[in-house]
Amino acid sequence: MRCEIETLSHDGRGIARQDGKTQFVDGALPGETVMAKVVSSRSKFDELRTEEVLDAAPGRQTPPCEFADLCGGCSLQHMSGDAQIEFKENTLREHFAHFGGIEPEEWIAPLRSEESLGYRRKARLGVRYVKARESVLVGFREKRNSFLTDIDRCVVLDPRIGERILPLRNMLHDLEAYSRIPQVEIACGDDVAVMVFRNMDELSVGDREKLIAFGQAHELHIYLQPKGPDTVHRIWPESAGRDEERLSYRLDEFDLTMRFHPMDFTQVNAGINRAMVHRAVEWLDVQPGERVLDLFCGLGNFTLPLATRGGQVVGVEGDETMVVRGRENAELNGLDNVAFHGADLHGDFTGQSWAKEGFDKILIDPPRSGAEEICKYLTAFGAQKIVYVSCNPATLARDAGVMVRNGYRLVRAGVMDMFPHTTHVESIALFEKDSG
Ligand SMILES: C[S@@+](CC[C@H](N)C(=O)[O-])C[C@H]1O[C@@H](n2cnc3c(N)ncnc32)[C@H](O)[C@@H]1O
Ligand code: SF4
Repeated sequence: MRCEIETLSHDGRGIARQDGKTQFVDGALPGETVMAKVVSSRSKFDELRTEEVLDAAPGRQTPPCEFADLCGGCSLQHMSGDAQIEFKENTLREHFAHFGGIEPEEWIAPLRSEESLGYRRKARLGVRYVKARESVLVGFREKRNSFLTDIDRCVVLDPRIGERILPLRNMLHDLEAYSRIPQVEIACGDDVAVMVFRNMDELSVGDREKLIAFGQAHELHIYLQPKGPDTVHRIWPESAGRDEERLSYRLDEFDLTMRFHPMDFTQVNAGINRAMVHRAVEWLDVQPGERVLDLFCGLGNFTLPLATRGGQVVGVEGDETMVVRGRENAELNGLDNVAFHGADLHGDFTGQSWAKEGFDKILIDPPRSGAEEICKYLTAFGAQKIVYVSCNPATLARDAGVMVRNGYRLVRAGVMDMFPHTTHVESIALFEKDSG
């Protein structure tokens, strides 16, 4: 069927209309005329897949990945980098208007890196044995279904992992335990790339040797995670007793080394993370003697850079292992003007000692659900400037509305291309206390 694409949905599909019914067309861009096939039909809308582009939009490009049509890991590969950024900026703008009823005083240029491939340092890869093909698949689900895509490399993953998908599949196919591995977690630091094989408690000697040989051959560190407990242990390189060697990334501008464990939360894109931390620290402009709060601080990704600017910095985080990690990182980097506290920031934390004092500057980087409740309390801290880092424009916009109603101005905002080729929108916003 012929479709004239009018606009783009927030999940990156072209939107067309036929006889009053909305059509979501995968792989089509606004302004394009495409031939598309219906893949599902509902009473209010149809879902279609582009089969042929009759009239291409200027923002179209040939996907850098040969599996992009099928694989659900990326949905914007057919858009140029500029078109992707424009889509993300429009998404943020529409969310601010729709959920928050606000607009920033200034839109700032997006944070981008020149290289949009090979960026992804954290991922969970699915593993499935497909009997009919006598093959083990490793990767991401297909678009809009639960089958794994048949890929042999992945160009958005860090190449230390992305270029090893085929050998990984072959190795897994060779294991006695191939049917028991539902997932492989990957985590990359600056110097070391790790694969964590989950669900691997009763491993035969032969399988263990194969995993080790794979790690050796591909310069990967190999960890196992048994079913149940949330701990991992390294089998390659063999560790002498305690696992002393951790993954790490550098924040050179601040002369910091951040250490982490393979299962810890870390920002996926090292280059954009460095630029994002730079921007947040610059915007908050911490002065000696000021009190600074970093909410949802994780392992201290913003806390420690902020602490290098002087002042007293308090990091608060819900996951106790991350609180420990934050303290370890502060010690490792010789910073003694930082304190880390554990707290459920979606619950009532007002009774905690750290919450009883005021703060001059606040950084907040919540999970997708945002921080609506906390934003109501934030005003009580009396901060002059608040930087909000967000992975979900809908909750950022909603929370920004709360801040604006509570006496803050949304001074500036913009997107950061943390996840090129996907529809994930990472944003940063600066709020300042309204002095008027
Ligand atoms: C988007 S991450 C940001 C981490 C850190 N700022 C960074 O840049 O690496 C969100 C963090 O919020 C924490 N978190 C999630 N829910 C929480 C809650 N209810 N209370 C406190 N922390 C929470 C997670 O453990 C995670 O570390
Ligand atoms: S996730 Fe990897 S394999 Fe899937 S479309 Fe993106 S680049 Fe290709």
